[in-house]
Amino acid sequence: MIRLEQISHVYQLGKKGGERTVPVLRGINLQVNAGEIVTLVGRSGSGKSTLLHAACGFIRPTGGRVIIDGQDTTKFSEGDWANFRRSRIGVVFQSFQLIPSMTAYENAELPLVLDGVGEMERRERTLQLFERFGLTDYAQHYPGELSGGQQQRVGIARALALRPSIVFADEPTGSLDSENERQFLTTLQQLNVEEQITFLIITHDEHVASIGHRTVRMEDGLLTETINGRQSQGSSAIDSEVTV
Ligand SMILES: Nc1ncnc2c1ncn2[C@@H]1O[C@H](COP(=O)(O)OP(=O)(O)OP(=O)(O)O)[C@@H](O)[C@H]1O
Repeated sequence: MIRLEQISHVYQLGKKGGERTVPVLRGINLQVNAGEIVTLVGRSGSGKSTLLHAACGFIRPTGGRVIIDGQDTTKFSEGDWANFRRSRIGVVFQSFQLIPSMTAYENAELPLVLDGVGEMERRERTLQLFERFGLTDYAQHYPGELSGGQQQRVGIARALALRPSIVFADEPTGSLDSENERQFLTTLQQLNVEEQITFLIITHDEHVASIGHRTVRMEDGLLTETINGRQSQGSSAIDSEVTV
């Protein structure tokens, strides 16, 4: 479960980091229950990525607390965050962020290498993910030799390699055509139902937003909520709360 409590964030601009301040988040409260898919929408510049980055520890919010699976991350060092992310969080980006000089297989396997997983197990897990995502024939291709949809699937295979219980995704279908988007959303819903993975997904696309059990909208640094009417496997959407 992800619990964001009174999250605020102010960026400091200027050479010395303080010549101008940009307040972006103004006391956000959001709970995402285990096994839920929550989609986050809002106009460009409203602070969605900033909130996601705070939730997964890429930035330290100016105020508030991020509590994940009962652990208050407020006092985490960067090293603590990195270990914590490795053990339970996967992140998927719009731009895929694959390493161009590594094959699809090497890209997806990388988190396992960094985590010290043995070669046999790395191979088994990576090939299983490639089979699941229809990538088996493309394992030895470099990112530049793959379509956008294939690259996105390598990105999600990499995000899932360490078997996270939570996946954060920032515009995951932004670079996909409608067929690849449809396939990606089906996979995501399967992972949610079969493996109870919790998702928090930023999107501009109404279709993507509609796969969430709930959609929250960011406006002026605060959230409003819509219930989409699908119940999650994990727990009732009614248990979840957004305070505006
Ligand atoms: N590193 C930064 N330093 C200063 N200001 C920033 C920084 N990152 C983002 N901002 C500003 O914070 C505001 C929110 O940005 P953010 O990327 O969170 O919005 P968003 O809702 O994700 O936008 P989009 O939908 O266009 O991706 C914007 O005004 C942006 O210019």
